[in-house]
Amino acid sequence: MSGKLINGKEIGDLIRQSIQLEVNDLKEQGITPGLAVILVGDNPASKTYVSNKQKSCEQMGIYSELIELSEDISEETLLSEIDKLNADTAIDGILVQLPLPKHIDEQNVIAAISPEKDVDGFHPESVGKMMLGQPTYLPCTPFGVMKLLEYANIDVAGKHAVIIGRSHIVGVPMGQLLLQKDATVTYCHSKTPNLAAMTTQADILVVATGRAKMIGAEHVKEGAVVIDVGINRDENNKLCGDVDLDSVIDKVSAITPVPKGVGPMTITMLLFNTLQSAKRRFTQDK
Ligand SMILES: Nc1nc2c(c(=O)[nH]1)N[C@@H](CN(C=O)c1ccc(C(=O)N[C@@H](CCC(=O)O)C(=O)O)cc1)CN2
Repeated sequence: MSGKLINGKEIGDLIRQSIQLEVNDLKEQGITPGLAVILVGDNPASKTYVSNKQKSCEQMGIYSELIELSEDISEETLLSEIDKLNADTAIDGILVQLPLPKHIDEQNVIAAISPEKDVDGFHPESVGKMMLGQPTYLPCTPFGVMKLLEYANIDVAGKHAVIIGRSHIVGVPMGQLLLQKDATVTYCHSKTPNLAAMTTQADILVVATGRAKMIGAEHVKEGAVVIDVGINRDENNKLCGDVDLDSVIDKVSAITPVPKGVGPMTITMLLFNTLQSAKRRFTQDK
């Protein structure tokens, strides 16, 4: 039997409808949420993601500002742009599109964003709070995956979740969020020997390797839920994930496709975080 496809586009649209209602409410009270996106250089994929973020803001009536900087900009100039946005009262959320050119220290840049406007959830203060289970902005992709699981009625408590990948923006926080929902979590990565021996134990397998179609039927347990975070191009330049969907579809109980799986949720949760930040204006004004 074929596994169910978890449609991130549909689930994202549902969540966006409730965000829209809250944005409308805020606007009636004189507050327009604002997001600033900084794009350094001209990486084509980054340009597409940034343009999609802007379009999504526009559709919702969220104010958005794009700061485009050249590839050879100094770290100092980038930091001063962030300072300006930190002080700008029309801006609730600041996001620096990653990856950054190699001569810029990503961690310095992220740390310069005011934690109150860190709608990407990458600032050390946000990460620390997430680890402690305290309220904070959650990183959009793992947050989106948790929402997908919730909307698809997949209970993670007591399940064995195996995560392939240990990036700060996906793998590591993903494990933490699953742990907080009582999953038993195992991390795998490029140095894990005998990957299939680990992944075939997974009730929930989250794949974030950045390698096209790396995971096949031999890596998954019968009836597993597979979450594919990868976005790659195959030999025909078609979008594909880190999982070979055709190879695993008859073995899994549910899987996120690429496109229209995890990807659309990343921007949905960014809108959600920006809305949460805009709501702070009430408490600040009092
Ligand atoms: N500052 C950040 N940089 C990056 C993040 C991030 O969360 N914050 N994540 C990724 C890229 N990303 C958002 O920035 C992102 C990736 C993919 C999608 C998406 O909707 N994908 C679609 C396919 C889109 C396509 O045609 O290429 C899908 O999967 O259906 C949205 C956002 C790295 N950088």
